[in-house]
Amino acid sequence: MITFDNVEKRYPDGTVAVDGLSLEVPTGTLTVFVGPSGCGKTTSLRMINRMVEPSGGRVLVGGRDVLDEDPRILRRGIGYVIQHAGLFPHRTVVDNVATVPRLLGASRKEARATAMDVLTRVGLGKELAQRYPAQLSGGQQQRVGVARALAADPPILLMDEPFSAVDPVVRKDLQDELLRLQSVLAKTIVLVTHDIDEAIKLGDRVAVLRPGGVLAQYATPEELLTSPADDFVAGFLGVDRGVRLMSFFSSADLPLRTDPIVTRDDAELAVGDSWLLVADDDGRPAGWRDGSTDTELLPVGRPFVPGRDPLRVVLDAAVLSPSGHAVAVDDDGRALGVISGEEVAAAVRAAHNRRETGTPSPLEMRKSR
Ligand SMILES: Nc1ncnc2c1ncn2[C@@H]1O[C@H](COP(=O)(O)OP(=O)(O)OP(=O)(O)O)[C@@H](O)[C@H]1O
Repeated sequence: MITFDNVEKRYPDGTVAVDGLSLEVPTGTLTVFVGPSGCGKTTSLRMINRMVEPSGGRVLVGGRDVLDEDPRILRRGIGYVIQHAGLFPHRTVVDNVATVPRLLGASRKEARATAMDVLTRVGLGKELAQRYPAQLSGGQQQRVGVARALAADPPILLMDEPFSAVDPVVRKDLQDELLRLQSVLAKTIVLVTHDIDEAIKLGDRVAVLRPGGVLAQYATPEELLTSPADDFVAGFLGVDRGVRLMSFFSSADLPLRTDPIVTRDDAELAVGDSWLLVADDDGRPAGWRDGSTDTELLPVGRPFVPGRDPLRVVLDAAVLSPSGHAVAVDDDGRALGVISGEEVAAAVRAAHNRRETGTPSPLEMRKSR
């Protein structure tokens, strides 16, 4: 557990970077500090490993005031990842990662073995181990940065804008990778970002800070989207708050219609003006046929798997579908049924109503990461 107890940071020039911050980061969870530039995110993060010392209040790690700890010993238990990975340019990838185990007393051979193991964990193959950082892509460098922070197996990981310097596709991969690693490693992670979407995707809890280093709200992503504390938080969450909240609603119990699903042969014979979903012999959707015109099959688009994909994905599929219907498939890709955009909207309203009346719902889920 990391505890901020009424923490203040005033820099010597009088700037108040953090003002009265109190919050707890439970062990094994990921907390995100998010907010506009200059609101004190990095300062707050660095007070955990004593790179910055508070001017008031206390920061506790595992119940102990960090100011009572030897900074070197404190930092052994705290991995640190920064934006441009901060790798040593003249050391190979494997030696970059082996640095911390070496500092902790491992032999060169042991440290390298640990490094190779951690590199594999973060998705980097052996073939990259002997390269120098400049010979890697930005995303690969960032993975090495994560590997280096994990190499000593610290219980705490601090990450300052770790994925900001890479393109959106690599960024998504790195975020997914972090969530996968975290589901196995269950570290206590504090991650700083200015990107609210990243905060909502990654955080078990999100601390929204406002300029002046004041905590605006500390809540789960779902609570933030449902009940922003004030206009500042609502504004920071953006205009599509409702759509993003749909990421927390499950598609498990949606009413699916099977009658529009036909074989190719049946499709030839069909008359009428309704949409038909033509399936192949193996039951996989082949395309939509507009019953009112004798056209070629139109693309199915991205189907959804009930219970695995959230309602946000289902509504998106319906909106993009030529028929206005989303297609549900099983894990093997066989068509299970279809649902219209209107029916998805009704399911969203029902989920909202249940939430407001506090009725437990089979539709609600932990966010689909
Ligand atoms: N060493 C310093 N001396 C004086 N002021 C500082 C120092 N470091 C940071 N600040 C100020 O403290 C405030 C908070 O800075 P901090 O870096 O914590 O914000 P941030 O939310 O991480 O910003 P960004 O998203 O731009 O990185 C800012 O006004 C900044 O200018």
